[in-house]
Amino acid sequence: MPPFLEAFLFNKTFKLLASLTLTKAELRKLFINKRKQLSLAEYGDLNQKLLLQFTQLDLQGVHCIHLFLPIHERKEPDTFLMREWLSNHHPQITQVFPKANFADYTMQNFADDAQLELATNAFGIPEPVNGNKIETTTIDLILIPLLAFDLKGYRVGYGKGFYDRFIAQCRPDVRLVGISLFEPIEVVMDVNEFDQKMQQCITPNKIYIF
Ligand SMILES: Nc1nc2c(c(=O)[nH]1)N(C=O)[C@@H](CNc1ccc(C(=O)N[C@@H](CCC(=O)O)C(=O)O)cc1)CN2
Ligand SMILES: Nc1ncnc2c1ncn2[C@@H]1O[C@H](COP(=O)(O)OP(=O)(O)OP(=O)(O)O)[C@@H](O)[C@H]1O
Repeated sequence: MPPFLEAFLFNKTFKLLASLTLTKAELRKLFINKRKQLSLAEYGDLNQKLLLQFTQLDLQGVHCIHLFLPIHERKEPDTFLMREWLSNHHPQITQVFPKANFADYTMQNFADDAQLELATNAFGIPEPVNGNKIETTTIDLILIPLLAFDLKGYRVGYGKGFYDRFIAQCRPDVRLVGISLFEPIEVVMDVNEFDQKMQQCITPNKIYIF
């Protein structure tokens, strides 16, 4: 099939499916595919737009921000751009990066300071291997990786519950801000008792407030 026809059909099918009520598992597949379909130029363009939206986020009262570092092969939002922007424009804000433990699906968190050493793990995630650990209760805002999200502020991740568990350990007033290359779907069907709604979600077009 010619590539333009394949892309056309993919887009048509995607729009149709995304307008239905799907489960997290179905949404995961759909959005992983949608990322794969992005050309490197489109991915780069979306990342620039995400950065621009991120710069509009109200950071008043935020002293400590938690952000994941991107798996480039999976075309995750390039949070290295936000790290750079934050360190230039808000050097007083402490940035914190997670290190995932796949044995129990928990995360430890490390400050972005002179002692921080990063290395790419087996899943392609740039992660701290050395540095200063940060207590979860010092974190004011968490930037959350998403595969998909809905208009109410519910999210779909890779499905291991890393963020659900992590958020449960944070202060109850911690701000949850998603970051997504794509726009929201109507509704995530199978929301469970561990799912916490985000307050905001950044996309290349706008910041959603829930
Ligand atoms: N950049 C980034 N860092 C992050 C996350 C993320 O989504 N993005 N996480 C957000 O939670 C945690 C890591 N979560 C992950 C969950 C699954 C897989 C993964 O590759 N899963 C395989 C299946 C592996 C298995 O079953 O053992 C797969 O999807 O093919 C990777 C990371 C913590 N750090
Ligand atoms: N606080 C918790 N304690 C124990 N298990 C949890 C907790 N939070 C979530 N889980 C489990 O983790 C899994 C998360 O699956 P879910 O489909 O909600 O993933 P997700 O929203 O894509 O999550 P994430 O992005 O956090 O990986 C579920 O099996 C859930 O029961």
